[in-house]
Amino acid sequence: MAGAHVTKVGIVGIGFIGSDHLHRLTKTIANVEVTAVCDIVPNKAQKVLDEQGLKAKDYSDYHDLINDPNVEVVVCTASNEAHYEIVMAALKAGKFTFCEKPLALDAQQCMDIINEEKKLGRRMLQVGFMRHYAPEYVQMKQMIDDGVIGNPLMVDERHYNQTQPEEYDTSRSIIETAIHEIDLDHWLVNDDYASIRVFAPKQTRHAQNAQIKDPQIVMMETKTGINIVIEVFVRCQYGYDIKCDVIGEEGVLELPTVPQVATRLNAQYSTAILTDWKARFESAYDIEFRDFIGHVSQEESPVGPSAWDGYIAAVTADAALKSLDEDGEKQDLDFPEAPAFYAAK
Ligand SMILES: NC(=O)c1ccc[n+]([C@@H]2O[C@H](COP(=O)([O-])OP(=O)(O)OC[C@H]3O[C@@H](n4cnc5c(N)ncnc54)[C@H](O)[C@@H]3O)[C@@H](O)[C@H]2O)c1
Ligand SMILES: O[C@H]1[C@H](O)[C@@H](O)[C@H](O)[C@@H](O)[C@H]1O
Repeated sequence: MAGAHVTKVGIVGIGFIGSDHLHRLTKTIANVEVTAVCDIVPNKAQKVLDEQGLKAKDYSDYHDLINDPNVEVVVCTASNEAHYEIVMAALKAGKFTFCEKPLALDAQQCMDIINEEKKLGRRMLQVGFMRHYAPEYVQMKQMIDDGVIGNPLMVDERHYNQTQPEEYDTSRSIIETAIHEIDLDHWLVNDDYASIRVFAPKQTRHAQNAQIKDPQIVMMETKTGINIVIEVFVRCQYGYDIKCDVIGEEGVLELPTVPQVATRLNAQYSTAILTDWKARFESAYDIEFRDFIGHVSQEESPVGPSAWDGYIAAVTADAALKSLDEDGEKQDLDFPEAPAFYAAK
């Protein structure tokens, strides 16, 4: 009997998550070979390959990686602003593509990607909105769908990062951070957004300069009137803290945190708070890649978050940034029906 097909993957962008996915794809997910990597910073990818004890072709130009016949699937983990060109090139080459969130910088770029994918006649792309695979969110969604708390009325969320680098500007709190909740919440409560407003309260003294707006409050209302509030605070100092409460007519659902051993010591009772997304969503990333590779290795379209999901999130994020610019002015939202191309799973 012939062995299982080994899927040959090329990864573009070997920074924090590129290194993490490299490790995942070579050590955790079965039947994958990472045949090529690429980073624009010279020697960066090779250093990571050496650290992880791996061998792969190391390209300095992503076009060469995409055109390598030994690469069947392209994983884009480059910086946000490079997603558009890399994904467009991968689709033009007709390759299955996984792109980390956000799909692109704005709705227009996402629409261009959609038009490119449509030329291939079927879905070839998945976006890295991994929270759809996190067992705790999946369970919440199921409980909402089963009517356990009655109709959802409000969603109360926190998206806190311990810190972010100097170059992380105000817009990234929306397009890179809150984009997770923006993508997730309409799926969770089964309702489209009707409006969004974003404003910035008092600035943290940990912001690197006076222009940075941190924290930010994102408020969304859905078509049926569900109110969603997301506190985005990316320099909170104390840890990586994700909260999601869904308040319904009959009760409340609370997203659990990752269990940590509690310590009773020196008249203190304490548990650790995680400090980054790697550990917090580790199982979600694993399940996400098992699903993605499982489909594309069989030459099947991926079924996880699509370019259309990336587009809906980008339309909402564009309006969020406009609101922030206009001191929290409410922006109405209206979305077209998903094309049949994306509706079919
Ligand atoms: N799903 C998640 O939870 C999650 C978590 C972390 C990061 N991300 C996303 O992943 C992406 C990368 O984030 P990161 O934290 O690893 O950032 P990073 O800055 O550590 O890594 C990005 C890497 O891409 C490289 N790069 C940039 N342009 C390139 C190009 N044209 N060709 C090749 N390499 C290029 C950079 O040199 C860098 O090494 C971002 O889009 C981010 O939003 C998603
Ligand atoms: O704010 C960060 C989020 O909490 C993570 O989940 C990643 O998406 C990362 O890219 C963002 O910078």
